[in-house]
Amino acid sequence: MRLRRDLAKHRIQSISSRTDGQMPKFTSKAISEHIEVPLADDGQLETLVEHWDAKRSNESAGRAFESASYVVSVGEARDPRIRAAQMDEIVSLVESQGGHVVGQEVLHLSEPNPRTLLGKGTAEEVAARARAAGATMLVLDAELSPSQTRNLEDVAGIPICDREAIILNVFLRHARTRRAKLQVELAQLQYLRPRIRGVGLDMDQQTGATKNARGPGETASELMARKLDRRLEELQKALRKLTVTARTQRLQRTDCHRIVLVGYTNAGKTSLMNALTNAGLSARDMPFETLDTTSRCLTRHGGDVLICDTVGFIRRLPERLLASFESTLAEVVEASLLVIVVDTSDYERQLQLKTTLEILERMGAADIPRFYVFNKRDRLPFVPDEEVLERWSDGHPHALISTTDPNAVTELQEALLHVVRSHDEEELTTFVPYGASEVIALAYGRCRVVRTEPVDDGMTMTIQGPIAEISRVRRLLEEVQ
Ligand SMILES: Nc1nc2c(ncn2[C@@H]2O[C@H](COP(=O)(O)OP(=O)(O)OP(=O)(O)O)[C@@H](O)[C@H]2O)c(=O)[nH]1
Ligand SMILES: [Mg+2]
Repeated sequence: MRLRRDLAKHRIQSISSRTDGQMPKFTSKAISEHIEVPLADDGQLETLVEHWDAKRSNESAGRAFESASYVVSVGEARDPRIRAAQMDEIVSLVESQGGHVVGQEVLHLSEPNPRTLLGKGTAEEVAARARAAGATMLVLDAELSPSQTRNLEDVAGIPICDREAIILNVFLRHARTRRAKLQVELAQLQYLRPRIRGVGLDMDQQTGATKNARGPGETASELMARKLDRRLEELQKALRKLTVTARTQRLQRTDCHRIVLVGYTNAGKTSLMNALTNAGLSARDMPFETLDTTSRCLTRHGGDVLICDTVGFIRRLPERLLASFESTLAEVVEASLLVIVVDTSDYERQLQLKTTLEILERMGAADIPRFYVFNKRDRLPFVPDEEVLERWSDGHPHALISTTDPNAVTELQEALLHVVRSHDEEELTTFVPYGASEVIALAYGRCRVVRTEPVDDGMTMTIQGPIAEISRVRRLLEEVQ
């Protein structure tokens, strides 16, 4: 029973752990409140649950989630380089949430065990290796159901953390804006909700009537479920409000073209945003550095083109994160042009691109015009030729750049402006008689005249502009001719 209770406690800590040795400071806001959710027989539940409603500042978010982690990549990939890249990815995720990796291994499963994923024998062996390496936590790069986690912990005797919990922890650490914090907390509570029973069988002891809010006969886990549900409702309400505000702000700028940077996490989206607009945003070599969107004008002195940086994607992105980030990702669906940023130097470039395209498809953004930016050219041992780039970008416009190369960035900026404008612009080459002053005024006033050539009684003009304005030019010309 002691072990079960320790495991249960650790499982919650594995979602959001702190090891500062002090009693946790509970807040009304973050999931970190659930860090040390006590077991019923600790007799502290009411006291601690009361803190959930207290309005306190969120001090624990962003703290180190230190734990000595033994990382197990449960892979199907045969290629050792892909296996290595996938291992690097999960290790980097664990480190990004403050974990300290003390050992790692790749495990091949001939058949996943429905109860424990790994099977009893394998689980015991892996746990023994983890303990020998000094681990206090076993991280599995796999999705585990709540019951699989519970069963596996019982068999292995060591706290288990799955891929989703790790990604959620990274998101929690990096959430800075109010919207990002709400979205992450929503996803975390949804992850935690079906795992409440796992907090400990002890929790399901009926407690009888006590001095506080708990109803007669309500078990500790029922009470916690009720508290979580209330908090979930609060979060959803707050997010709905923010979504409406964000939508209103976007609607106020409907006359702008929107370029949205998307791509795998760590591809260089924010670095590109900074290089194009001097935005001064934080770009670091770690997954999910950016969690909220930031927009800037791509043209100087205001102008008609906005560019927007977004949260990165990842292989097997938890569905609930995608769902809870709906409000942030609304920018993507409403883009006039998606700039897909790819870390060309990454061995998993193709898989990362495939993941990005699949997520865009899931979001309903597959038909938006796109531009591929093959980034980190400086890291490539060879420069791919145009034919290769054409193939990689499936015939869409593209550029191979380094965000650190100012000339390449300037050229890219011009190309992006041209492409985004050309999607709802048209070019017309036509004869304009000298007397058609209205047409000439419209061409110079509302469009761009790119070429003129004098001919008898008038000139041949090449005009570029919004489709609606070019149609007006055509109509006026028909009237004067
Ligand atoms: N060598 C090299 N490094 C680059 C280049 N562009 C970006 N980086 C580095 O790549 C890392 C990730 O860059 P970010 O701009 O934060 O990537 P991101 O796509 O915004 O990542 P997330 O916000 O986590 O999704 C940082 O360490 C950058 O300095 C480049 O052209 N060359
Ligand atoms: Mg970023």
